[in-house]
Amino acid sequence: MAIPNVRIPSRQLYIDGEWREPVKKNRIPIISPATEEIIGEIPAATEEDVDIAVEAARRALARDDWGSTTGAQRAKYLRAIAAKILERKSELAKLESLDCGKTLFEAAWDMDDVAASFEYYADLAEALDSKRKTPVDLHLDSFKTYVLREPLGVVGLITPWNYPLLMATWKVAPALAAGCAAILKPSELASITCLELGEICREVGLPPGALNILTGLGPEAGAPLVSHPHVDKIAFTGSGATGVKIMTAAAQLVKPVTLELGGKSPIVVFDDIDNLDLAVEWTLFGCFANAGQVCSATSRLILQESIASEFLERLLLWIKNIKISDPLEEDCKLGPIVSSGQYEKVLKFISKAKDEGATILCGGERPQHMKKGYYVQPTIITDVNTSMEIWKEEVFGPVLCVKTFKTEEEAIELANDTKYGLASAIMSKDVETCERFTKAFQTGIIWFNCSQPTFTQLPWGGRKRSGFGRDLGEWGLENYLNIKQVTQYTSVEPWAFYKSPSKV
Ligand SMILES: NC(=O)C1=CN([C@@H]2O[C@H](COP(=O)(O)OP(=O)(O)OC[C@H]3O[C@@H](n4cnc5c(N)ncnc54)[C@H](O)[C@@H]3O)[C@@H](O)[C@H]2O)C=CC1
Ligand SMILES: C[N+](C)(C)CCCC(=O)O
Ligand code: NA
Repeated sequence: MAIPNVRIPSRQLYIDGEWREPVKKNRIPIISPATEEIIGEIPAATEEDVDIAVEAARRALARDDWGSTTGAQRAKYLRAIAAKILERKSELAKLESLDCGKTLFEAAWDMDDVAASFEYYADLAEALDSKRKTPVDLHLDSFKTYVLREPLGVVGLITPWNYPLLMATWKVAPALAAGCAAILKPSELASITCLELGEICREVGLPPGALNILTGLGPEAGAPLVSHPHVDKIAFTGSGATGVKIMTAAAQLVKPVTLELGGKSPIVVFDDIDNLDLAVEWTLFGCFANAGQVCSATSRLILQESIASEFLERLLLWIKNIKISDPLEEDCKLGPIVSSGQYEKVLKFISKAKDEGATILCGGERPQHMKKGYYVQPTIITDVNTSMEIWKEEVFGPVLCVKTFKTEEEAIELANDTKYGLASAIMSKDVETCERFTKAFQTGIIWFNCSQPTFTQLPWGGRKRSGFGRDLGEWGLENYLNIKQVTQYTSVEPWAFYKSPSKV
């Protein structure tokens, strides 16, 4: 892909179909994770802007041009958005890479996934028209019933920085497909492409207020959305700590939430695998793709003892081929961490692991050839025990920790030895072993002989402290629908529960 020369657009908040300066006129600098320089700025919304956006969303629902649309009409908007994303793919990919530090290659993948998600939910929006009203046959003469699926209302979508436009799309696309009016609050650490989504919505003529985009800080722009009485639901992807705050604030209004909160996912490797390199590559990809900043990263390698030393040797050989460079460089496979704060956090996890007695098998530091930017070498940590922080806590960086096992029971116990429950992976040639693990793993996502491949049609989400609810697939659409039952009494006679005065 040729790297286009892009300028970072200077945008305002996207409210009611137009660009609006934040009431308090605040802005937040954009800091390049690759160079540590300020490369632009984004508007910072506050409570006042949230109020204006919620009103705009409510008006959109009340207006025929959005509130009375059929799924087929909404599908047209979604397809137009998908087409614009593809048209601007190389530019958007570069903006994403500049903003969050992911490799240009991965950013381009994300843009394909973004367009595919909009197209997928366009199909589901169309299909919704025939499911909008579903009769339920009670086999009774005096009652006729049906169930309606309606848009839930005004929804707040709060999203993270690791897949900025993709994570926003996983919520925006189904919310619009369902006919909701949405307010998107992207992460302050990476908002550029989400603001461009605003420009795309304007260009395709999405009715004003159907999607509003408020960039800004979590406590200033996210929290007022959660506690706003006219926001009917919050869908969130991000950290556990923020998830707890959101659920607590939403509870005061009995507001539904879905939470996708990351994890500490295991990858179990058995000694019966035919091709060691295949397992090695998925292990690397599962933990070092997107510099390990993936909620489903398989960051705990659980390795059968009989192949442990051979496997680790292969890992070390493969790791040498991971090109660490500016994420825009060709063949870059590991870019910087998103921000200085996250960078410091990752390095602290590594030094704490050392202090607790673990061995840094490789990496553990800033790569010598990168003088600027928040780069961390791909890091493998061994001699880990289950009470160490590195075993228990999500690092969100390119850090893999390793433990070995002898028996299957031991492997299952280690895999589930976590408060999280998002994903797990198993590598074995034995289908029955994999089926036993599929049953035993306490997670919402299971990868068999791979790690991370994600398809729009399948439910995405976890259990335990990884949260609840599912993005993607038909489950993603259900998040934004209100289910209403209608029961009609069809007899012409009174019900006869009371004694009728007209009868003697
Ligand atoms: N599950 C996942 O995909 C992600 C997990 N994380 C985890 O979170 C850690 C910290 O990253 P952060 O950027 O601080 O995550 P965060 O959870 O604070 O940020 C996610 C979103 O929540 C918003 N937010 C923050 N405080 C809020 C509040 N009180 N009310 C409403 N919205 C609020 C943020 O502005 C952002 O849009 C990472 O090291 C990683 O472990 C981070 C990003 C994604
Ligand atoms: C599966 N993948 C890597 C495309 C996206 C993971 C989403 C996340 O980190 O929340
Ligand atoms: Na950024």
